Amino acid sequence: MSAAEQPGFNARLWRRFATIARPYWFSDERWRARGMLVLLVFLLLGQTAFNVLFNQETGEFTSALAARDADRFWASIWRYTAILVAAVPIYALYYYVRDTLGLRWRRWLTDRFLARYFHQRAYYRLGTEAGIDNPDQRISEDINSFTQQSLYFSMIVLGSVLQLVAFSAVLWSISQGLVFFLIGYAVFSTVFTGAVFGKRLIGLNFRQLQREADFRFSLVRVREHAEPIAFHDGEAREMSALQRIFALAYANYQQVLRWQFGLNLFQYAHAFLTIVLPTVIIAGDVLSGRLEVGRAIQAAGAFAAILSALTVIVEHFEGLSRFSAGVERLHAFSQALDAEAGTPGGAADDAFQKIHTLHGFELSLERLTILTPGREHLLLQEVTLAVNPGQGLLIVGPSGTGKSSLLRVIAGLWTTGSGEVTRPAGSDMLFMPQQPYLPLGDLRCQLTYPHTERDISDEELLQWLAQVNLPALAERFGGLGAELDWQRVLSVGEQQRLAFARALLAKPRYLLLDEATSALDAANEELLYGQLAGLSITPVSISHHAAVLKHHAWVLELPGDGSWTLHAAKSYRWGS
Ligand SMILES: Nc1ncnc2c1ncn2[C@@H]1O[C@H](COP(=O)(O)OP(=O)(O)OP(=O)(O)O)[C@@H](O)[C@H]1O
Repeated sequence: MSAAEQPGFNARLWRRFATIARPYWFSDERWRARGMLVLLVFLLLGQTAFNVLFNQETGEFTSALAARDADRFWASIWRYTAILVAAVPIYALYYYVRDTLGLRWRRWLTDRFLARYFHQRAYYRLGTEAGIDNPDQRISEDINSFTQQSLYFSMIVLGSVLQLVAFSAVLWSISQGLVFFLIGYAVFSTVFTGAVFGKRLIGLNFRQLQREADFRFSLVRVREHAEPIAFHDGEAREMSALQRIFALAYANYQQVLRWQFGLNLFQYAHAFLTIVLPTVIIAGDVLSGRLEVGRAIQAAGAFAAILSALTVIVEHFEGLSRFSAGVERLHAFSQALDAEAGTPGGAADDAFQKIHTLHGFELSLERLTILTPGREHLLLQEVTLAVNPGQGLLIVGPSGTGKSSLLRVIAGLWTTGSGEVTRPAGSDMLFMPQQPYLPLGDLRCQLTYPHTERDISDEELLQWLAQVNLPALAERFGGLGAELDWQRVLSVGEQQRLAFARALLAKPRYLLLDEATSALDAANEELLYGQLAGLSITPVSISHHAAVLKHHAWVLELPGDGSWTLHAAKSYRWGS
């Protein structure tokens, strides 16, 4: 748990809540949102009014029964029925409006968080730099519970105030002593709950959310890496790792349960005393005949209503503590996203010198020095070179010397270091990693990603597949519209060829290949590389295959100590 995420039930929490909640009510959806909120308040008023009427009639027919007065009893029952017919739709509509508003709010907030998550590649940097665990859970579950619970608790608080006002008059008219007792009792219960259970339960719930998310994430990892795990016979190790992570969630939840047990002891004692206390206090008046039995019932109802209004925090403490934990998580996430947005190279880069990226027609590097994101290691020092169109560059060197890092810098993913990168903008430059990314979707989408909206004929797509030696792929899987888990059903070599077809179709001026043909046999690799020149695509490759040398004009050699050497490919002796 980071310092920014320390939970607590205090003014800071309310400020954080307001920061997240406020923008929706001033957004372009504000009028609809405010309209629904006003409707909700009216429905709540209606509910409270009906609660008072129900309470009145319950007292009335009880008194009629006690007085053995049949006419009075049936008149009261008819009134009760009429109230019921009017009240039921109001109650049902209240929940419908509340949850619809919650859902709309969730959609708005989710869109907003998603936009910020993808802005300036915050999703890429957040994991490593900002110490934000499980952003997926924060976007899916934390936002959902935030919007639903905000409305739920706001309405509960408002309902409590209305209830307080509505029933205070009733109770005051029956017994003033009862009112004074009630206030003292409510104050005691709230202070006691806050002091004893407050901070502890919020902290525990905060940790619980984190641990549940860790557990789910670990399960997703197993699903995603099922095959390598199976090859390693890694089941026992995976299972014990999962059990260990679950044990943390379990142990924390045990503590939550222990504290909830204490809270429940208090809450139930509180609830049962609420039934009997008012009757005990006014029993004297009823027994001496000063008060009708029905009035005593009415007083008990009013007492319970006011007490639940006054002790709203006590009653909903468990839910409130979970809600507070969610607010803290969402706020920390929001802050991290803001920090990323304010510093294009990532929050951690802010105070340091950075690599600058300029857009130009050609790719060139000017006194480029690269450090790892945490600035622990110097990978490359003062590289200056230009990659002219048609004169591909091959980057070679032992493992871990910074070859992929150089591509990350050219792509703008890393900015730690100094110097300048000039590169073509947008789709004139394309990157191909060793493990291709195959998004969810059909085969057409694999070929056109990320510009899947482009209108390209099936014939053309099939032709590109044929160009990369996958002529029967579409037919084999049921056509270009087939949706499969492509990562699973295709061999790595087929995936690399499919990704290559995507690159050929996009026709960038520069194609950056990070061992993108590593899984291919020599003939297929030659077939793919051989097509680049004809399409005027200049490759910048990282490869350990000597055969690709002839498709490049220059070789950049990185020995691993930060130095570099540029050789003409023609005179370069591989492995010397
Ligand atoms: N996010 C990161 N944070 C810190 N260090 C990193 C990070 N990513 C990579 N490195 C380190 O930077 C160095 C260069 O990594 P890079 O991936 O560029 O190597 P490479 O030359 O492409 O290696 P290979 O041929 O094995 O793919 C490595 O020592 C690596 O551990």
